[in-house]
Amino acid sequence: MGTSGSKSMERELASMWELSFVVPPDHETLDFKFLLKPKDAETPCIIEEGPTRLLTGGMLEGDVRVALFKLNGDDEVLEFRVFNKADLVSPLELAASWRVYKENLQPSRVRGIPDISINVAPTNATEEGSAATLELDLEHYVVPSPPTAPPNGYAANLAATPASMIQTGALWTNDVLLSDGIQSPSSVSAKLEDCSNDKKNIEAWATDSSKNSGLIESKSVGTFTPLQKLDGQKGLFVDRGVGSPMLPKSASACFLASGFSFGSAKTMPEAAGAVAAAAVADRLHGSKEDRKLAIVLVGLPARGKTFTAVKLTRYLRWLGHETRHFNVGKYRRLKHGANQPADFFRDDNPEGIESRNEVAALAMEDMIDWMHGGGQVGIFDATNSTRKRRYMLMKMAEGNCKIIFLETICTDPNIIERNIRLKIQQSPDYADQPDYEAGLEDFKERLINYEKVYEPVGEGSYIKMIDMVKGQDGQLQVNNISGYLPGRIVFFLVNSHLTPRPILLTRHGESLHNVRGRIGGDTVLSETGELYAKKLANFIEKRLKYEKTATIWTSTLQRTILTASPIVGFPKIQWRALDEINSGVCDGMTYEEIKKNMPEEFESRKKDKLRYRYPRGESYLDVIQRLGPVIIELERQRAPVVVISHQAVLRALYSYFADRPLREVPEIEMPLHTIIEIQMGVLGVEEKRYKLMD
Ligand SMILES: Nc1ncnc2c1ncn2[C@@H]1O[C@H](COP(=O)(O)OP(=O)(O)O)[C@@H](O)[C@H]1O
Ligand SMILES: O=P(O)(O)OC[C@H]1O[C@@](CO)(OP(=O)(O)O)[C@@H](O)[C@@H]1O
Repeated sequence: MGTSGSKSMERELASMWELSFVVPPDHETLDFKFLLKPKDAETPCIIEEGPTRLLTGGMLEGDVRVALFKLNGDDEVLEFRVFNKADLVSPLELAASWRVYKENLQPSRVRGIPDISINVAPTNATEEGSAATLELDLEHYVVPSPPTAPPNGYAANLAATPASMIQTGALWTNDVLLSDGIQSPSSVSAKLEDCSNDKKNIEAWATDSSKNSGLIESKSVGTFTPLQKLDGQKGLFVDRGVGSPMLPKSASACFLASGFSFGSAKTMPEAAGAVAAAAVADRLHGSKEDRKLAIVLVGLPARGKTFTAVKLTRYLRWLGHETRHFNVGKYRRLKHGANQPADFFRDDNPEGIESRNEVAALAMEDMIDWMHGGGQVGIFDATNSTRKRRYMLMKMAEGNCKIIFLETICTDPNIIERNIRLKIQQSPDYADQPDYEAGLEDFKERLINYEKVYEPVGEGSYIKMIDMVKGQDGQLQVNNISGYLPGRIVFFLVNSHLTPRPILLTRHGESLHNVRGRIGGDTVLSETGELYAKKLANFIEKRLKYEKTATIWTSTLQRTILTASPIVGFPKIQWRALDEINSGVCDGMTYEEIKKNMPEEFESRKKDKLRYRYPRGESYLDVIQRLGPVIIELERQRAPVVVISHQAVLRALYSYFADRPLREVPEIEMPLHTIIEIQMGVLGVEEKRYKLMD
């Protein structure tokens, strides 16, 4: 971002000055120099000698050199030592620090520029100010996001927790478990230290502005089948039999592609449509192996394996497949510690080879055990970079599951360099390494060790993603792939990319049925709803002001179309798939009327809102199935999209981005007059909420 602005440093102690600010982890490079501001405003500032400093990923590029100032016509030189470090801040600390910042903002002027005015490049500035002031303007609508594990947590550590290690009570010091920090915006602060003897020492370093940086214990997040959760609540299930194949007597042996196990033949209808139909076909015709699928990642470090593993896990879970991510790096860290030097990864290091194969086998055993316990798709995340390793995994999979190798290949040195830098910042392998450059050096050496023995995939069933980051110019190679689920996985990967862009989700403005507590229908907006439509248009005009293009998606119901009508400047698309859940014969009723007139239906929905299907209507699972193409299209889009839809539909869409378990979907809070901004970027998914009115 071309910035022109200044931030004044505050005197922390007699000998120290601090400059502290928050940046998103993937912020664009900031260029700056230190200035000395003399006491009397008339004397011009003194700019430090040397090249402009560059801040990337919260870290100063190159050697962090001292700051030199020439005073009194070069007769005197003032030296300041400079330290800089980026640390994580949790979203909650961030919100708190934002409030403090706003309360304490003291606009002052350095070189005639108001402080804290980091302007975007002048070409973007508008008469009423810069994007930065625009940002401030929208910020006062910001409300805290729900405290779920931030979707962009350090990916590998959201993976399954090693079952075997927990059973043996292996050492799980909190710092190891918790050291897998949650990736969130970094707080950067720098201070200046005066190195000359006769001057006060002014040290420059960073504060860890958030000792408890919102670390959330990493835990395996499996989606248990609702039945497993409902065991204790065997309820009145109104079995309509629609979309759920008649089951053999021993229902427990049957796992539908939707990943749900049946406790008994008389059960609720499962996911309708393609998923159920395919599941029946697979069950009737496929081998047991085919019902269980292992996606085995292959690739050199920093090629996006974990990133892809997390994204694919999220998508398959959302489709209702019992899916879990197994990250071998996490197993290695827990078994051998998080500070293995590059030598550990040398191919001529027998102990290293032994240890790495041991944890890989351990993870594979856990995954197979998990499959025997009901899991359906295991995402096995490691480099798996030699045929020998992949052969070991194939032998272990025999009779248990089918393996599809998923290789990520990247030939763009700039992207690889960026990935490596992100890695050093994020990975627990370098969490205790204070010297960024040393970490960078070590990781590059590790990379060389892997490159020496890397054997690209050529065996079995495989998918190769080659330079797929931008969603264009890359290619996807497929070999020996068949079946419903592998086909959907290929389709998902082909439509995914990493180009950062926001997705804004919001319900329609309050409708007349909302006022009366009636569900469904196709009513117009209330006056309050119309006011929201105007506010939404104003918000979008500001929020998307600097976007080249964007699209507005609504359902075909008038409450969303009317909400979108004040928005100008962007094409609008009506999706039938975005229509609210079909409440069938209950359409237009209030919940009280349903409870009074159709108590069985009311009770049945209360017992299992996810799979309950209204008579001649839909279940949440049905809604999720019909939103599949919407998710694919949202993944494919590279420009911002504003989705104006309904409570149940938005719960389903939001649960995909927030990786919420299916069972939680029907209860996700989805208030009126609130915008949820999902930022899909290189670090995964981040969320921000704006409440435009009560
Ligand atoms: N297909 C891809 N090609 C190149 N880089 C990618 C790809 N997918 C994701 N990335 C980027 O690589 C970075 C590091 O990826 P990561 O998943 O940690 O690598 P790995 O697991 O292969 O070591 C991610 O932050 C992401 O921005
Ligand atoms: O699944 P529940 O919690 O009933 O929520 C879905 C209901 O929400 C409503 C409002 O009550 O959606 P909408 O956003 O369209 O107003 C109903 O139309 C819909 O039936």
